[in-house]
Amino acid sequence: MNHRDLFPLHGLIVSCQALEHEPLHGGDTMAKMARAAVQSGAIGIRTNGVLDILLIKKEVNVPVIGLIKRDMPGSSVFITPTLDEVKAIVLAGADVVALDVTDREGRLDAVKSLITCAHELGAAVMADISTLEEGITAEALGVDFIGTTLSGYTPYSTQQEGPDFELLQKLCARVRVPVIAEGRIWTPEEAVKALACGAVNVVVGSAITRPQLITERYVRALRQWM
Ligand SMILES: CC(=O)N[C@H](C=O)[C@@H](O)[C@H](O)[C@H](O)COP(=O)(O)O
Repeated sequence: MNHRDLFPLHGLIVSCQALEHEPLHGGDTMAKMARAAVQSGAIGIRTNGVLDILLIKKEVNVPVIGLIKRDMPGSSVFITPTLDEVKAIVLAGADVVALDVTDREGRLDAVKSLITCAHELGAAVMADISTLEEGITAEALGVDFIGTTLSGYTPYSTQQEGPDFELLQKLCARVRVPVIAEGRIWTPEEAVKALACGAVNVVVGSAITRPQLITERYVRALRQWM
């Protein structure tokens, strides 16, 4: 199967992630989140860490995008930075490896070998980028999907509260690699707008799987009336 056919067109991918400091971290919570998402029609899951990848692969029968978030000494790169993580993600059963393909610290040469490694191990690669230029570079590097994941999370990318539709639109018009919309999508209307911009699929995380952030939005809204 061509990697690009992994996900049915225009479907929802749910990101099920809870970092160590988050209340839902640990146990099989993310696997249950994934089951709930798939039960309701999600066509893929995105998740962080070997354990959650393993448990989610056991729990659901849809492709999984795996990543490992890691702080690097002296570096701001945090999504799957080294070969060890790529290997661990594929070994745990992920179908797609999500990689940081931002242009920070001139590490694109290193990224090239991460992509080659994932492909040799039989996995697809999703490039998490933050600008149009990074998307164009990612395409040249031979990735299978490009995600707008990191827009707003590098100091030089557009900083905004909502999804970066402008980047999405420009990227979809410019590259041939399928573009996945990801980052700060909170409503079904925004998800539909992402498809209208040309995205092949939409990743929604916090709005579905981070109850502390969902609660915070309600509390903030109600406070205005207190
Ligand atoms: C920037 C970063 O670390 N993004 C992470 C990437 O995997 C996740 O924390 C996000 O939840 C995911 O991208 C989905 O986005 P949102 O939760 O906004 O729907």
